[in-house]
Amino acid sequence: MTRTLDVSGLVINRAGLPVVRGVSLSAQKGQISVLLGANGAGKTTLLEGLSGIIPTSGGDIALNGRSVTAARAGERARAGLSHVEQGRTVFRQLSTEENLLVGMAPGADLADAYDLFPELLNRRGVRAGLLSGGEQQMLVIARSLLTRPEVILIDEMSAGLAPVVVQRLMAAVRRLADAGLAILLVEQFAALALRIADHAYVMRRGELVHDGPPQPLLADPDRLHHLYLGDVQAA
Ligand SMILES: Nc1ncnc2c1ncn2[C@@H]1O[C@H](COP(=O)(O)OP(=O)(O)OP(=O)(O)O)[C@@H](O)[C@H]1O
Repeated sequence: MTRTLDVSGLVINRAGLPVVRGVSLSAQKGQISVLLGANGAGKTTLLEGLSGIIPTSGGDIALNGRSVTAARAGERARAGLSHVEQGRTVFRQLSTEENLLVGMAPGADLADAYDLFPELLNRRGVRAGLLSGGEQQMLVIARSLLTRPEVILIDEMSAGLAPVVVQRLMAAVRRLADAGLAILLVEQFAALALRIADHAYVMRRGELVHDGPPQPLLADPDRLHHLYLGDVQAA
């Protein structure tokens, strides 16, 4: 079976230093792959390299079996790759609905956004800058959906949000996967993310140190902790 997103041996340098060092991973239709790791492990850099925001120095990125490594960000987006960046980047002066309409793909249906997040319906006329953090996060995920992607890369959607809101977002992301999207989710709330995930990766210092099912990590927090930090004495 062709994986929707297939990454092999990816290398990304930042300020001349290798920050992503030979990472191979995939995201499959109907599945959530969670990418965990300590601060500075290289997760955000990896997502930025995948969507084409920053250049990569080695390896290959394929979408539905076709290499997009040489393609620019816009071309990757048109090929079905959407990136929900860290920081909830809404157009603050535009209304919620105007934010959804910006960049909507031909054939996309606004109703799908409100179906995923009915919370946004009552807020459709409100300036996005006035929405709560949770509502803004819903808005950027819904906006991504309206580009009609096949893969969504989601970076730290839970940062700074109340647990009840995080659970709401997690449920929505699960729903997107169940509807057939491939999701690669970078997350600090490891336990919550592992509970909705189909596959788990852990990254440490630019390399993957776990590639497998989420259950063993959920069942053994010490192991997860060790994967994050490595052998501290040997470091
Ligand atoms: N623009 C940049 N220029 C130089 N180095 C950078 C830049 N952005 C990130 N780095 C470095 O790359 C490494 C990986 O950072 P990155 O933000 O990808 O990690 P992360 O796993 O996403 O961490 P966090 O959870 O803190 O966001 C860090 O050492 C960081 O200092």
